[in-house]
Amino acid sequence: MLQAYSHEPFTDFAIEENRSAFAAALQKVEAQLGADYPLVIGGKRLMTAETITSCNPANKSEVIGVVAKAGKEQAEQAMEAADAAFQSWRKVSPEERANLLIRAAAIVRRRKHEFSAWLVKEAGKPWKEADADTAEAIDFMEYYGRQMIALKDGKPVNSRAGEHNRYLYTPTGVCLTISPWNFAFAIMAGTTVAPLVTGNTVLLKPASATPVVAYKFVEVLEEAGLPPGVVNFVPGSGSEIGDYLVDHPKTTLITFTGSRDVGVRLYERAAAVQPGQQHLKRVIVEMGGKDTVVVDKEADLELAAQAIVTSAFGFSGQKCSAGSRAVVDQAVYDEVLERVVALTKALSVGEPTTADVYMGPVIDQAAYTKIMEYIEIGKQEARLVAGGSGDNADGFFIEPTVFADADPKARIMQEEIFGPVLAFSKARDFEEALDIANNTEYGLTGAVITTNRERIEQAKRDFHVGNLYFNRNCTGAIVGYHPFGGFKMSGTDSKAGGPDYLILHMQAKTISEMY
Ligand SMILES: NC(=O)c1ccc[n+]([C@@H]2O[C@H](COP(=O)([O-])OP(=O)(O)OC[C@H]3O[C@@H](n4cnc5c(N)ncnc54)[C@H](O)[C@@H]3O)[C@@H](O)[C@H]2O)c1
Ligand SMILES: N[C@@H](CCC=O)C(=O)O
Repeated sequence: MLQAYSHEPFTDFAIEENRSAFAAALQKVEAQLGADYPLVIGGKRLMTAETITSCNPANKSEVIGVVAKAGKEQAEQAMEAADAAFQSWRKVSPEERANLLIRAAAIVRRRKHEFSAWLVKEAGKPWKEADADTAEAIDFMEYYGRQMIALKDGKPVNSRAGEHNRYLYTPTGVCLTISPWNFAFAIMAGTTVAPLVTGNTVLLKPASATPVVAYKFVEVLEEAGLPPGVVNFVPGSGSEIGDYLVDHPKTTLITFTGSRDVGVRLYERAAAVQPGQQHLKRVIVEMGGKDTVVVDKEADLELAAQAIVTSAFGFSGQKCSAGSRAVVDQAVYDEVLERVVALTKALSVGEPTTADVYMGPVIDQAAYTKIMEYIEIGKQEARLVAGGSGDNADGFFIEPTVFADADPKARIMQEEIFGPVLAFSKARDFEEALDIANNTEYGLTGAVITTNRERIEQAKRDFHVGNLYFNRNCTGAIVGYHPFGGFKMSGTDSKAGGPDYLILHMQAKTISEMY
């Protein structure tokens, strides 16, 4: 019998033994850099002429791996393999499918620092962020495994004399998983194992910036006993095979995590019924955020400053949950701003392989260019009070940047920058602060810092976000504790890591038998 779920503990890097274990894992990974990684289709390895070169964002010239790139032909082969494998996988018992996840979690746990080291090298994550990403991947497997066991007999319904009724959950078919680079392990793994454990087969298309860690995860699933064809590894261009597989008449379920524009496009395309398609596609889309930390005049101001800085600059602001807006009551605005600027100036930026570096690089040249453009926009729209510079000579490094006195409707207050850029707006009172917090098209996360109970209740009612936190940062949701997903244009609010998530991957079947 499985123990009750509790989340994977984070590594304490203040302990010397943990630091040296992590440094050893980094060395181990560094010795493996530059290798080739094939597609995995129906359990077979396949190298392609066209490839994706995954590079270290902290050191552009360092190749992490060269990964096969699926075109339409390979995407079709993968679809055929997944469709064929579905016929047997759907009959495997829920317990057996759950056990596969529990075994995979155990394998990752034994190699935890090694996986985190891949994230440091491939995604530019500082140690703590990489460790949290790996812990979350383990959590998704442990949590969804248990959730599937809890759902294996469906839900109770009424029966009558001579009539036995059941309400069961059944898989849908072939699922297309499209994952982002920013939680290159956790979200990629979570959105692969949720369809898997519910009895679907999967086409995994990871982000092109981080395909190596995804390949390593497919190896783990195989080691844990994954049958051929149940998960097919098909990295490739979003616009080429992404569109092809989204449109494919055999795709039954799409689980996408990424930007607003790609998510909306995919949502619209998936609605179109293709020739030969005999079902409507299910679509889970989890998209961007423009998240706010609200500070009330009655608040612990040091806590407020810490929460703002952690929310804005953890992993260089490259989280959908990043608190890129601080909205502060005018009575305490100057003091909070001053504390935030002081904390921001003390943050270290550098090579993420170095222990204790707070911020590494942003992911690539395109992200660097976009963020630096937003910093220029910010200089026109508001008052630069910290940071503002970047250096892309060797890697893509940008200083943590703070703008003060931004108009709530300014572009830097409205558009997702996805980098280390924080904007401050002043609010007349708490009421106006909540209005500003709600004034974007997004509704993902938010935090309120206050000691006033009435205002806590007011925010619970009126702050319109999927994940609302009080007296803490607005990032760092934990699987099984803080189910994650947003309102409005942040997505379908599917709540990854929550009790309603797996059901979205299944169809409920009513069975009524007379006897
Ligand atoms: N809400 C959440 O849970 C959540 C979590 C993580 C990231 N995000 C969001 O993700 C974004 C950052 O990630 P990103 O840069 O990887 O996003 P992205 O939209 O550029 O890419 C996401 C995935 O979609 C693929 N893709 C691109 N074009 C496609 C197409 N036409 N058809 C199908 N697939 C296509 C990409 O290759 C990648 O695998 C941010 O907006 C962030 O807020 C949201
Ligand atoms: N679940 C993560 C964010 C995922 C998106 O980037 C958090 O809560 O910080």
